[in-house]
Amino acid sequence: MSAETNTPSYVVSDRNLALELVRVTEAAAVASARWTGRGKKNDADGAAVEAMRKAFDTVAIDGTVVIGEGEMDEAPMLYIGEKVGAGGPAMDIAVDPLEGTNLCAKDMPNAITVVALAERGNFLHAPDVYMDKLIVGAGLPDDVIDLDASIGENLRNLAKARGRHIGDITLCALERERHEELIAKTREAGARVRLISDGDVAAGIAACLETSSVDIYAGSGGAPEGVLAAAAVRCMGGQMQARLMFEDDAQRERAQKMNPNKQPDRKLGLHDLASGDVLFSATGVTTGFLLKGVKRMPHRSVTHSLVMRSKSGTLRFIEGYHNYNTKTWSVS
Ligand SMILES: O=P(O)(O)OC[C@H]1O[C@](O)(COP(=O)(O)O)[C@@H](O)[C@@H]1O
Repeated sequence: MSAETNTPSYVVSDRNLALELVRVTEAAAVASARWTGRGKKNDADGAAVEAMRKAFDTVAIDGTVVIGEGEMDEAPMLYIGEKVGAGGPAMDIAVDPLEGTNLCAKDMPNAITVVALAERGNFLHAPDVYMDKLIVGAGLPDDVIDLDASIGENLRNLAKARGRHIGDITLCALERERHEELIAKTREAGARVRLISDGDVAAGIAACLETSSVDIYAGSGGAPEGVLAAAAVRCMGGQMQARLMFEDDAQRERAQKMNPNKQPDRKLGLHDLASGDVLFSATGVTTGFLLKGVKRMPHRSVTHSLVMRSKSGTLRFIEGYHNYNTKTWSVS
C-alpha cells in the first residue's frame, strides 16, 4: 500500500502489469501453436505450460498460482501453490495455459491461452470438479439471471430486458449428453442454441461481448475455467452465477478445505468467484469467437490478444509481431 494515497502498490504500475501479462499469454500461444492440428493435445498443453511458466519469470509480481495445472504432485509447473514472478506486489494468479487442448490438437476454433491476476485472496480456489454456470453481458438489471430459475424463465427475462424477441436470443452451451435437457428447454422456449465442443471460457466471454452473436452462456464445465471466465466477466461488466457440482463428500470436503470461509454448496455470485481489481489476458491459439489464432510465418509469429482490467473496464485487443531471432522466450 502507498501510505499517502491508500492505493495498493500494484495499482501504480498496473498499466505496465497489464502489458507484462499479455506477454505471458502470447508466449504460451506461440508455443502451443507449433502443435495446432497435429492431434497431440498433451504436447500442445505441455508447450504452453512451459512457455507460460518461463514468461512469468519476468513479471514484476510475487505471484502464487491458485488456479493452475493441478496439485504439486500432479503437475511439474504452474501447480496450485507454486510461486511465480520476479518479485513485487503479492498477487494470486489463475491460469489456463491452453484452454481447449482438443481444439488446438484438431485445429478447431476457440483454443486460447488465459491468465488472470488479482490481489491475494480474491479468487475462489476451485477444485477440479464441474461448475454450473450462467453468464450474460453488461447493461442489464441486477436480477436478470438466476441459476435457481428455469432456463425458460432466464431466457424470457433476458429477452425482455434486452427489448428483443426471444427468437433472437442465442444461448451457447457445450455439446454434452448432460446438457440435453438444457438444450431442449432452450429450444422449447423459442431461443436458439449455439453448441461448442470445448472452450467455455471463450464462450463465457462471448456472452459479454456486444459484437458477438452469443447472448447467454449456460451449462456445466470445469470449475477452474469458471473462475477464469468470472475474471473476464468482471472486467466486462457482465453478470455470472455459478455452483460447484460435487460427485461425493470427498469433493465437497476438499472444496471446503480450499475455501475455509465459504460454503461450497451455495449459489455463487460473480464476486464470490473473482473480486477486487482483476487483470485478465487471453491470446488466441486458433481463430474463434473472440480472437484470431497465431499466424506462423518463416521468421515471426503474429498473435492476437484481449487484455482487460475490472477497475477501468477497458478492453484492449493487441496484435503482437514476434521475431524468432530476438525473443528471449523460445518460439521456434
Ligand atoms: O469435457 P468436459 O468434461 O465436459 O469439461 C468441460 C471443460 O473442458 C473444456 O472444454 C476444455 O478443457 P481442456 O482445455 O482442459 O481440454 C473446458 O473449456 C470446459 O470447461
